[in-house]
Amino acid sequence: MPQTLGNLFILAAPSGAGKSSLIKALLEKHPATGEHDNAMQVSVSHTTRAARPGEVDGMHYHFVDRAEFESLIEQGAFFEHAEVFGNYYGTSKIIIEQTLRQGIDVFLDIDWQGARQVKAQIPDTATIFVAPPSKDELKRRLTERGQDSVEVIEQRMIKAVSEISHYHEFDFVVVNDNFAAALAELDAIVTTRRLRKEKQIIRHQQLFDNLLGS
Ligand SMILES: Nc1ncnc2c1ncn2[C@@H]1O[C@H](COP(=O)(O)OP(=O)(O)OP(=O)(O)O)[C@@H](O)[C@H]1O
Ligand SMILES: Nc1nc2c(ncn2[C@@H]2O[C@H](COP(=O)(O)O)[C@@H](O)[C@H]2O)c(=O)[nH]1
Repeated sequence: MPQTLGNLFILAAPSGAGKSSLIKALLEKHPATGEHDNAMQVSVSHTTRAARPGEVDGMHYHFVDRAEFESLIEQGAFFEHAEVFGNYYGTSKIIIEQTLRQGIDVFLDIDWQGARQVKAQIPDTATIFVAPPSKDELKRRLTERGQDSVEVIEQRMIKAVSEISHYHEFDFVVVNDNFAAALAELDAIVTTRRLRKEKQIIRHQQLFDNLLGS
C-alpha cells in the first residue's frame, strides 16, 4: 500500500475549450504502471442531463434523473454538486475518498462552482483553468465538434463568458491555443505537484533512512 494520498486536480474551462481532450492526452502520456503511486484517474460525475450520442453510462457520466440526484444530495453523497445549463452535475464523495486513499491521482472535470466547493474542503487541490485563445475559436471548436445544435452552441457561448469570469480563482491558467504547448504546460503542473518534497520524502523514506545510516 502506498503511504501517500493521491493528488487531486481540477480542470475547469468553458465548454469546448478542450479540457476533455487535454486530460485524455495527459492520461495517454502517463499510462498506469501498475503501481498505484503513478496512477491517474478521471472522476466520473453524476448528471441529470441526457446522454449525447456515443456517451456510455458509467463511463462518461452516471446518468440519473432529478429525483435520484436530489435524493443523493440529501444523503450527502456528493463531494460537490452544481447546476450547469439547467442540469445537475456532482462528484461522488465515496469514490473520490477511496481513490485518493489508494494513492491514485484524481482529475475532476468540473465547473467553477464545483471547484470552489472542493478547494474549500481540500485546500491542497491544484485547480487549473483552461482558457480558449479567443471567442471565435471557442465557437469554431464547438461547431466543428458536431455534438450540439446551433441553439445549444449559442447557450454554451453565453455561459462561457460567465465561466471565464472566474479564471482568477484558480491556481493555474493554461491557454489551449496550440494543443501540444497546452499539454506540455498541463504536464508540467501535474509533474511538479507529484514531485513535491513532502510526498517524495514519504515515498522514499526507506532510501533516506539508508542514506543516513539509521
Ligand atoms: N488546441 C486545440 N486546437 C484545436 N482544436 C482543439 C484544441 N483542443 C481541443 N480541440 C477540439 O475542440 C473540441 C472541444 O474539445 P473538448 O471536447 O475537449 O472540450 P471540453 O472543454 O471538454 O468541452 P465540454 O466541457 O463541452 O465537454 C474538440 O473537437 C477537440 O478536438
Ligand atoms: N460542478 C460540477 N460540474 C461538472 C461536473 N461534471 C461536469 N461538470 C461541468 O459541467 C459542464 C457541462 O458539461 P457537459 O459534459 O454537459 O458538456 C462542464 O463545464 C463540466 O466541466 C461535476 O461533477 N460537478
